[in-house]
Amino acid sequence: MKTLIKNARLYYQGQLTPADLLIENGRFTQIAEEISTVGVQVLDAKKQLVTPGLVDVHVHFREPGQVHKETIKTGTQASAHGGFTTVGAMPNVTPVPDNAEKFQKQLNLNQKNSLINTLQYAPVTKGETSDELVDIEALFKLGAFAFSNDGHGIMNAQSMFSAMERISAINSHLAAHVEDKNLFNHGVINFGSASQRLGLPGIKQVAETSQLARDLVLAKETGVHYHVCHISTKDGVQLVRMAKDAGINVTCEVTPHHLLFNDEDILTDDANFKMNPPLRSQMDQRALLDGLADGTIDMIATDHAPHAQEEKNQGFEKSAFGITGIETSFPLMYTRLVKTGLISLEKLIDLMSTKPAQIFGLNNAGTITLNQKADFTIIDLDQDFTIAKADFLSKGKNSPFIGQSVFGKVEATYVNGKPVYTNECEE
Ligand SMILES: NC(=O)N[C@@H](CC(=O)O)C(=O)O
Ligand SMILES: [Zn+2]
Ligand SMILES: [Zn+2]
Repeated sequence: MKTLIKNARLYYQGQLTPADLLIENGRFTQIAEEISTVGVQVLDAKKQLVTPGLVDVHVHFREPGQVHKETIKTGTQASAHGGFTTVGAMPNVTPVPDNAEKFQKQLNLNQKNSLINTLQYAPVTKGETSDELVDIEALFKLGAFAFSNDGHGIMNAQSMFSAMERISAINSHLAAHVEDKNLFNHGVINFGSASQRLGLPGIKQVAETSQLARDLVLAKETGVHYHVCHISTKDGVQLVRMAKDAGINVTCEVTPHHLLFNDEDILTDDANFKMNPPLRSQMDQRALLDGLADGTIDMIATDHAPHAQEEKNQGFEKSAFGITGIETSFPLMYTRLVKTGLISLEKLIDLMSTKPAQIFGLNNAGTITLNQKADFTIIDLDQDFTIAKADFLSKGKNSPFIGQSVFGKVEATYVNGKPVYTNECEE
């Protein structure tokens, strides 16, 4: 089957350029300013943006174990709706896929139920909470995309050090949730004026930065590719900047919510603003934006963390940590960062597709390339809309962005040359 995409505003080789694209058997077989062929299905892109499918290296689907929050099916439908064609799924599901048998089962589940490319993280330690390492080499051989104890982290320095040595030896990646449980203090919100104002227990910044400092030293020693999940503090960004300058193999991601909110935006006891790490101060938010602009921060990742309504409507002290994000990330980033002139559209696509693919070694993602898999997204940048619960395909409706007006509507998402989302049936 052949599909011809006419009149694209294509992101190609780092630039935006008018182009037509021919797709045959799921791959791009021709990319040129003008292609005319007969007997093909034609799709008019109407000069809208055609970008390599977006890549999010940090999502939580809840299957198996907590399918009332999200399933692989609803999670990947939501991803396609958000313009994503490749995601990295964290292993904090139940059971944690921490041995070969469970990991293989998880891969089979993903394979069976995913609408898009779901890559699977393996945990670093058994159950994600123990100090005992998983069989890193075996899980890597089965197809682990990278290793992470996200949701918990790794408190024991010896476990972290050994994990880094072994992950480095197989040239894989370690993505770290950095939050020292011993400094966490039962906090539910950033420690500072907002925690005082709302009378809530605060999470100090040193919970993140002290563990990050430890890890950077260990990463230097082992040479591992060490990736920082959802960085949230000014000092954290500065530590990563210094580590990069020192030649340490470190990368990091930031979430849309940490870029767009700070703890002064939390006006009431609304747990749709509750997540790990917490929204920090205005000073931290500014440092994250600076880090994004100067390249210290390598990519945007959503940390899509769906929860059921009743798990999020209990106020800060009792509700679960985490918010959804996969369906709102591109429009929010486009509206608040590109339309305001903070970064270019090219840079945004780089941060949301090319860089994450490159850094995690995904050869089939992140660019539109001749003879490569046709994973791409068509986005109407001029179309504005209001973020609404009813439009989410995710089971999770726990977003602090509901009601915000944004530009950049995903028109269609394609994987292997086939549509996995189109907005045709909407409205
Ligand atoms: N971010 C969160 O607040 N929650 C995540 C776990 C995590 O990313 O640490 C979740 O799984 O719900
Ligand atoms: Zn985390
Ligand atoms: Zn997470």
